[in-house]
Amino acid sequence: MPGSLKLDFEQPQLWDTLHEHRVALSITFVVLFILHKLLFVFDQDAREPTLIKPRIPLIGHAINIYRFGSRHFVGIAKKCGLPIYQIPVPGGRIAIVNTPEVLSHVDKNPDAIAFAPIAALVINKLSGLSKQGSKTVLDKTMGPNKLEGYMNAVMVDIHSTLAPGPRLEPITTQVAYDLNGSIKKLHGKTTRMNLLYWFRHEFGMSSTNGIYGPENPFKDPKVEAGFWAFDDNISDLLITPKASLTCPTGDRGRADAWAGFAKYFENDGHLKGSELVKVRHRHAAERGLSSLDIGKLEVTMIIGILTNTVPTIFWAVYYVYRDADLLAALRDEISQIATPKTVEGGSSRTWTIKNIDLKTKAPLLTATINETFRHRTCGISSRFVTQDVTLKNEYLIKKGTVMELPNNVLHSNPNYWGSTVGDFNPRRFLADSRSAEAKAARGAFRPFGGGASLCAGRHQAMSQMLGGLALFIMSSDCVPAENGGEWKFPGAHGHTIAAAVDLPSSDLWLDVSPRKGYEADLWVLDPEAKE
Ligand code: HEM
Repeated sequence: MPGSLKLDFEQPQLWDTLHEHRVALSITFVVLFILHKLLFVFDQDAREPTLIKPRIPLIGHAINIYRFGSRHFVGIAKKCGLPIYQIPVPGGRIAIVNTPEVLSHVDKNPDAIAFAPIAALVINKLSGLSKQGSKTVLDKTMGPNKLEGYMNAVMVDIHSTLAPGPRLEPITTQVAYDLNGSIKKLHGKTTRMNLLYWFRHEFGMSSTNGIYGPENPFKDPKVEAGFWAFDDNISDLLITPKASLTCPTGDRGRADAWAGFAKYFENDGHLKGSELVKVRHRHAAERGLSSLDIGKLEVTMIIGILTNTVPTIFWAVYYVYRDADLLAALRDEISQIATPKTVEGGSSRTWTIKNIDLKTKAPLLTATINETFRHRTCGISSRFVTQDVTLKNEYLIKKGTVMELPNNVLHSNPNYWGSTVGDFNPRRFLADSRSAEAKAARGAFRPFGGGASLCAGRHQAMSQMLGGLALFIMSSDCVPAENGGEWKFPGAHGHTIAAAVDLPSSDLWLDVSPRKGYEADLWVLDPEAKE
């Protein structure tokens, strides 16, 4: 029969096919098993925080972190309401902490839950260092000898040079004098400006003049523009395998900034700069780093110096000017500490505001900056878990876990801020510290992070923001040049995973004119008065 013949003929083929199928099937099983292990099943100790799996296995969270920055963690925290949870990402897992109670335990464990190892990875990736530079930055970031490593050693000195006192004062003084110059540029005319862009330049120049001194590389517009191109592209630069191909603007920008800073160190410009730049140079030079590597590290440090103060002052101006009552109350408060002096000829006055009074006698101004932080903090503090640790005797966190502390979760939780959590109301920060309101909010306000890694630059940042905001609102009226003069929310996004404060989605286009009734007057800061 043709049929059986066919069968006879096909039997070995079928066997071969089955055999091949068996091999293919076995391989498929093994691959599926591995994929299943990798994508859907995670070894999870019962004592570990809940693991929240992504909708798109394995890479889902990573995609959303790239898209939404730390807001991704906030969204999950709001949905799940857990004090701490974990998410799987390629290569490991991230634990996210959401309550002051758990955070206080994180803060108490700076060795087991450390900042330096993760900061070193980010700095290394962004700075494009030589082999020796990379080795230096990544060396001894944790463990018993960690203070010998560059990261921890330099951080100790960064904190001490930026603490209130004679080493910080030359920086804050220079910043204040530069801000006087910035405000003077607006005198006697209406200036149409992009608010963020304007503060980028004015704050950028004042901070870098204060820190780098008379040879400040930012005085070269190519270096300044290069830095901001770098800052705008941090997220892409962090993940790209080849920056020149996938992120040419950021890559070229940082190269321009690196060149300026390399020349600065080559020419010993830092010797005329602040104590901060001198100690940073010393730690790197002692370990044999070249001027180019030291310059590269400095450009990355400027992210910390500028990337948060500039958007904070932007948002503070926005929140103040859109609320006429708040603007009037702040002007009233500051006028109490401003001393007028009639300029020769009697046609105008110079009003002097002492920086020290802004700090101690202008509570509503400080509260306005704080409320701006509360609304616009996007930032996180990151940590790396260097050994197994149990938080609150309850949550086991395994060695190798990355930990994120998204401050916005706390800042937007009605449990701590009450039903008015969504309102912009600086006066909430003026409540009596013994009140129920103040007690509830205690520990839930962390714009500068917390624990051993609390922001080292907070004193400089606050001094600059108080001074800049006070001068701006005392000297200037401003209205949006678009939207019929209405203050429309410009949209906000946590621009990079490294940023602590949201960037606006679009800049505000404003007409800034001399303040009505004070058209001829000048407002200046006096940073040197001691009382
Ligand atoms: C609005 C302004 C600023 C904000 C909101 C801000 C916020 C932060 C946050 C959230 C951290 C992480 C803290 C943690 O991990 O717990 C941090 C760390 C740090 N910031 Fe700032 N920062 C600001 C300005 C500055 C300035 C002006 C400088 C330098 C002059 C600076 C230098 C640093 C340094 C060196 C660290 C690392 C501290 C350490 O690890 O010990 N920051 N900042």
